[in-house]
Amino acid sequence: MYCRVRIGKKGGYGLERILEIENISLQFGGVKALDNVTYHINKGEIFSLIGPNGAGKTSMLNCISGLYHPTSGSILYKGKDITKMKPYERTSLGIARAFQNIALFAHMSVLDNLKLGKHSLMKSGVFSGGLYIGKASKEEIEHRQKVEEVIEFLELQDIRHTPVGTLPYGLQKRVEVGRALALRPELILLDEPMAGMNNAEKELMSRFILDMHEMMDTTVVLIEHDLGVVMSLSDHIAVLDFGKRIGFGTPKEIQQNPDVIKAYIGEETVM
Ligand SMILES: Nc1ncnc2c1ncn2[C@@H]1O[C@H](COP(=O)(O)OP(=O)(O)OP(=O)(O)O)[C@@H](O)[C@H]1O
Repeated sequence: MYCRVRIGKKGGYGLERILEIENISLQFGGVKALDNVTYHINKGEIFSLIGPNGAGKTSMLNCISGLYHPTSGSILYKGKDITKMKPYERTSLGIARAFQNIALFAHMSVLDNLKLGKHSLMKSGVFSGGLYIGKASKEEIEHRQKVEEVIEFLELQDIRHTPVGTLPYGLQKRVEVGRALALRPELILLDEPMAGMNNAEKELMSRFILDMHEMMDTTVVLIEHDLGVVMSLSDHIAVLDFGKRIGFGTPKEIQQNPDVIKAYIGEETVM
């Protein structure tokens, strides 16, 4: 089974904050999807967002990636206020996201899907990008290199030319994670990357998550319903319930938190 390893981590691990969520609220008509939520994520850690269905987890990820703008509160990324930034601006700062509902082009190959992920980030603009000249060409070559590294890292070599839509669901999820990872983000947001997977597939994805964090130094934010996976992978966890933060701490602290235990009573789950 997967387990936490900390071999070769640089000194100072966990001291620097990469993301600060300050009093975030998000309202949809009468629904408070997020209600004054505050927590922070340290650079280099695996951080999980958990909570019952409808608790506000995906809404929170949408606020971090810029798809939603919070009604109030602020989000700081490496000390910079990104609350009002557009999604592509956040991507260019080093934040990438893999979606819960796979956001790939089904008829295109694994390779082409991974290559496309970068286009939101190309610094050189549409025209030079289209002509493949100068800076665009250099960026294209560099990104191709990163795509190849991701194909090797996520063990996608055998299916690189396969249309994504013909792949089993577990592999499609892996390609979706790869699309985000090919951007070489400092902060990767993974929305239920193991949903619908069997135990063997979950174990493999857990290893990839540990490796992307250990080998690529990526800070990982994970939404996951399997609490066994969450407890074994995470450095810190924030727990949401009805949009409110009801817990924030280490896996051990979360397991002992009476509010968290109460929120999960009635769910078929053992913490
Ligand atoms: N675009 C939207 N418009 C209206 N209501 C929304 C929207 N997005 C989310 N909500 C509402 O906000 C609340 C939180 O939803 P959210 O999807 O963030 O929860 P979640 O914790 O990710 O749930 P799940 O585990 O089921 O994916 C829910 O009541 C949901 O119906």
